[in-house]
Amino acid sequence: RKLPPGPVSLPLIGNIHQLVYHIWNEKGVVPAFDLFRKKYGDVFTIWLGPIPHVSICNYETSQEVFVKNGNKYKDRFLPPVYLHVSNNLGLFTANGPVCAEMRKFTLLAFRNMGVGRDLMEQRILDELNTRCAEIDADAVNGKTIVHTTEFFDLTVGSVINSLLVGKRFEAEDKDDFLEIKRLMAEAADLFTMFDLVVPVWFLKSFFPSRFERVVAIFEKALNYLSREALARYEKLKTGEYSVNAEDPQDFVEAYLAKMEQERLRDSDTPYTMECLKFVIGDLWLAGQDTTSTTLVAGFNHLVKNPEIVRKCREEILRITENGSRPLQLKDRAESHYLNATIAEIQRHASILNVNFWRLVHEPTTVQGHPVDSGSVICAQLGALHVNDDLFKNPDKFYPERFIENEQLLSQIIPFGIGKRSCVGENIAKSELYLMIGNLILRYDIKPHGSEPSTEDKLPYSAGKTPDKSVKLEFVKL
Ligand code: HEM
Repeated sequence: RKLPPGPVSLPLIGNIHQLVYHIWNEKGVVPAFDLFRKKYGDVFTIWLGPIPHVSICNYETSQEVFVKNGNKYKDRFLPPVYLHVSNNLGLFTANGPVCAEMRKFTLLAFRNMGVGRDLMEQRILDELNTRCAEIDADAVNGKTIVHTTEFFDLTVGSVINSLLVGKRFEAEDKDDFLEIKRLMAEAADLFTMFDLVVPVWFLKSFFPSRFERVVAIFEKALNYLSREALARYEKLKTGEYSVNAEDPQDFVEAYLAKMEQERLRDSDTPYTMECLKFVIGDLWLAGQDTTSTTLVAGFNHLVKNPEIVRKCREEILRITENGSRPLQLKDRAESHYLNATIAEIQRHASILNVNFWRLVHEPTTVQGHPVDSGSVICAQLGALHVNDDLFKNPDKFYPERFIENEQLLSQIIPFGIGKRSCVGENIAKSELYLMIGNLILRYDIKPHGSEPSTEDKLPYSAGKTPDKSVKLEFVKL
């Protein structure tokens, strides 16, 4: 078949043997993809067994394929067992018209709830203020030792929970939060590459107890995450609770209001409680760990680069009139150095070593190369963010690259690109900006003990993991 270039493949196994060898030899998935890119160009093909997998490692081609021709690539390759559990409902783990409707609704509901504007800003700042008050209360001789992963996990978890179900995690709710994290970790641990591709009938026939465990843990996590919404729905039915369609206070209220409207209009509505359960699950799972991991990775870099922090603080102090007010989203237009620093954090943190594949349903052309239906394709975000044609000396943490060439800011795509890009992009960007900027403004932050590592702790896996064991010393300025 004519496809973008790539290593010569063998029958049945394709390029799996070369892929495994290069991942081992280069010490990670991203360096292996980067090696293929250097050898075959920004668009290359790897055969994973009988399925050709096209990786795109530059921004221009990703834009051409996933934005200009985006309608052709809107279906995500979904592990069969995911589809079995989700029944094609929800946002992340679904394809087709119901998923498209949920995506449209979610983006609109977020916009109506002030995402990217002052309302969302206030939710984030309120949460940050509460957490900072805890840090200050724990200070001994002006210094508090903070376990960054625990701090950001809970802060980000609280923001997302309050947006979804109107409830932040108070100190007494920590167990509740930890239970959610535990269920998520249990599901992730149990789920392997094997479950990613194996058909459901095969799992059921040959590994029935494993299959039941995978399904049970997903269902348990979803039921736990959506219990608040289900309880509210029961109260809605008995009249104990009513929704305000004009000014919903959280996502569940917006959804229940839409559900009521739709039910009067259309008996075959996609707005059901079953679907809500998956939408909430997807928003929580896709939104909490990603943002928290980016913040942890970011502070691991920042504490190793005090000069960069000094420059950020100088800029923030100037913008906020010597810290007389918190840094706000409206300041983004002026905070060029902080923006560049956050872009560099996201380029390094680039949370996916292997991006989610999209299905190619009809024959198409990518950079002049024909690609047949039946292939899978993606913007390979990890490799794209270390492409040294664009990002010179890519291993270096160097925010100045985005000041020297402002166009680079639009060439990093940590939230993906096109019809299935991240729906939480604006929320995450607001959280990163407000949390990083205001923490730098309020505290002098140093490593507690040795400096953190900025290496990927799991370079052989699909997701990037920063050093999550780090403790930092926060000294109030
Ligand atoms: C720094 C934080 C975040 C990063 C780096 C990130 C990154 C991503 C990426 C790379 C994708 C896949 C895009 C693709 O397949 O092309 C994605 C999808 C998604 N993200 Fe995020 N995300 C972040 C935060 C969030 C937040 C805060 C939420 C929710 C509140 C969220 C919800 C989702 C959902 C629901 C999808 C699936 C969209 C769809 O399939 O249509 N993400 N995200």
